[in-house]
Amino acid sequence: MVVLSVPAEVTVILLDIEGTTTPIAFVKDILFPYVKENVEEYLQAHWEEEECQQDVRLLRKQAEEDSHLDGAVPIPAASGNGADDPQWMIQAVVDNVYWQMSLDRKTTALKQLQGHMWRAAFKAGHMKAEFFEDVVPAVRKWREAGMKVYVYSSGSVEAQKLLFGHSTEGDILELVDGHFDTKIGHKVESESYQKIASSIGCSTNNILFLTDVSRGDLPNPGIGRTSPMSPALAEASAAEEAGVHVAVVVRPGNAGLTDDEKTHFSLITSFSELYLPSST
Ligand SMILES: CSCCC(=O)C(=O)COP(=O)(O)O
Ligand SMILES: [Mg+2]
Repeated sequence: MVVLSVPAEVTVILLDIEGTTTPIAFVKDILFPYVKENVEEYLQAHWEEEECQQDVRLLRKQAEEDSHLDGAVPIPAASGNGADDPQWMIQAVVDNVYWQMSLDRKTTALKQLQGHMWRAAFKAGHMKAEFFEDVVPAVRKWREAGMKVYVYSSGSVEAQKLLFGHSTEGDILELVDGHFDTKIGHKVESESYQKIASSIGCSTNNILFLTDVSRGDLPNPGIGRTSPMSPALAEASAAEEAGVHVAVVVRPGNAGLTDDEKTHFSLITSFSELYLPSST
């Protein structure tokens, strides 16, 4: 078995979700289709609720920021006098959500709405989040060895908690010391990792970030800056730029790596391949 020695200065393990703790297939074949299939019905049912209106306001703000992008789908401004036709507005939001999802955008606005939609499905027991089998035993071991374990995903903190709280392994939320999402900054921006370190109260070099690299993804993640790299590779590089240690997790279903990527990044195929000097 390959073993990757964790540097002695590391006290925090920061986990990506999709492609790292959880199969990409679960996200792409279960979570995302649920949103596409139910978004219109969800908006119809919850339109008058404050939470839903907040989601729509955030999506509209994002749509304004996106107006310069090719094929962007606008959400008309609300008149504020209650005279807007809700059906027309709902259709615009549905079209915008479909457009964003077709590009696998990681905007805070889209992720917030998705999280709210998944809540009902998880709480009703209609969905359970899949985790790779090595994840839970390894995280338990790391915590026993004194490591702190945090999650940093583009999925909203609420969605992250739903996944960890309703998993095929049971409720494993207690295994996580804290959660970060794009509200702290996007995953392709190195400042996000500095902010995470400050928020945890450690230095960036005390953190080991485990993430996937999925090259089949879009050339433009649509999240703040255009990157010629895949979104996840940009994540790994942004973390490195901030002084964070990075290991790329190679999982079934993840896209392949180039030779350059294989050479540049430390690779693991299972969390059990991480060797903690302190846990001997
Ligand atoms: C945690 S919610 C479901 C996954 C999701 O929406 C997503 O965008 C995952 O991105 P990640 O940063 O975990 O690769
Ligand atoms: Mg990922």
